[in-house]
Amino acid sequence: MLVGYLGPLGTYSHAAALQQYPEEELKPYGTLEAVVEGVKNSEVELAVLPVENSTNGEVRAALDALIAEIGECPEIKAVGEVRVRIAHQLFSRSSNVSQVERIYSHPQVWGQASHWLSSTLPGAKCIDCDSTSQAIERAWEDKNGAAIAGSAAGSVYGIKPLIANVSDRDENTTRFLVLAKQPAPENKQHTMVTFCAAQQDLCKTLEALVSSGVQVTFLTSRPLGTHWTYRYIVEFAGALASEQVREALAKLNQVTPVTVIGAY
Ligand SMILES: O=C(O)C(=O)C[C@]1(C(=O)O)C=C[C@@H](O)C=C1
Repeated sequence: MLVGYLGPLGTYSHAAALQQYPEEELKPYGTLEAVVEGVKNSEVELAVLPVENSTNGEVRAALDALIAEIGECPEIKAVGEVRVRIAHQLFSRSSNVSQVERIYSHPQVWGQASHWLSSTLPGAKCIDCDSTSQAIERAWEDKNGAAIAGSAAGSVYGIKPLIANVSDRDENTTRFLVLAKQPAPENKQHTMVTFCAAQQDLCKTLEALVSSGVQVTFLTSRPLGTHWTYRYIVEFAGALASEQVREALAKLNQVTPVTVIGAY
C-alpha cells in the first residue's frame, strides 16, 4: 500500500506517516495541495494531512486543499487520525545565533515558536517554505540563514541543531487526518463535517448538533467572499452509525446541506 505525505524525508508529516504505517511504502509530495491531489488521482491509497496544531490551531492550507478536493471528488474521506509530538530545533550553517538574519520554515511553524523568535531573533526575516525539510535545504544555501525543523530532518541532512528547543510549548502536538477514497468508517469516535451558512444561521446549525446531544470538539470557518457567509468545518464526538449522530446530521441538513468529511 502506498501512503502519501508532505515531503521530502524528515518532515513532521513523514514522521506521522512512519508512526502510523511503519511497514508501508511512503510517497512524498511537494505541497499540502499535492498530497490531497495524490489521493484524488488514486496515486496513493492513503495520505496523512496536518489539520490542527495544539499551539497554533488549524492548518489553514491543508483544510482549504481538503475542502476544495472533496468538492471535486466527494469519495475522498478522512478515515483515521494520527497525533505527533512536534519539537522544533534551530539549524544553521552559522555557529552563532546572533549572525542569523533569515529564518526558513513552514508557515505553520511561526505561531509555534513566536515567543522564542521575538525574544531571541526579533529582527530576523521569516521566509515561508513548503515544508520544514525544504527549509533546511534553503537555509543551507544562505550563510546568514537558519531553519526551524524537527530532529528527524536534522538526521536526514546529517546536521546537529544550533539550538535544541525553540518551541513555545513542550507539549506541542499536531494532529493529522488519514485520507482515502473510501467511505467514512461508521464506528469511529469522531466525525468531521462541513457546511455553508450565513453568519446569522451559525446558531441554528450548532443547535441542530447540540440538541441531538453531540459534543462539538472543533470548529473553524472560512469566509466565502460574499458578505458575510461562511463555510464551517465542525468536528464532534460520536460515531456515524450512532442514533445521536444520525439525528444530528438529519437536523443539520434541514438547516443547510452538510457534507461528511470523515470519521476517525
Ligand atoms: O513542514 C513539515 O514538516 C510538515 O509536515 C507540515 C507541518 C504543518 O503543516 O503543520 C506539520 C506539522 C507541524 O505543525 C509543522 C508543519
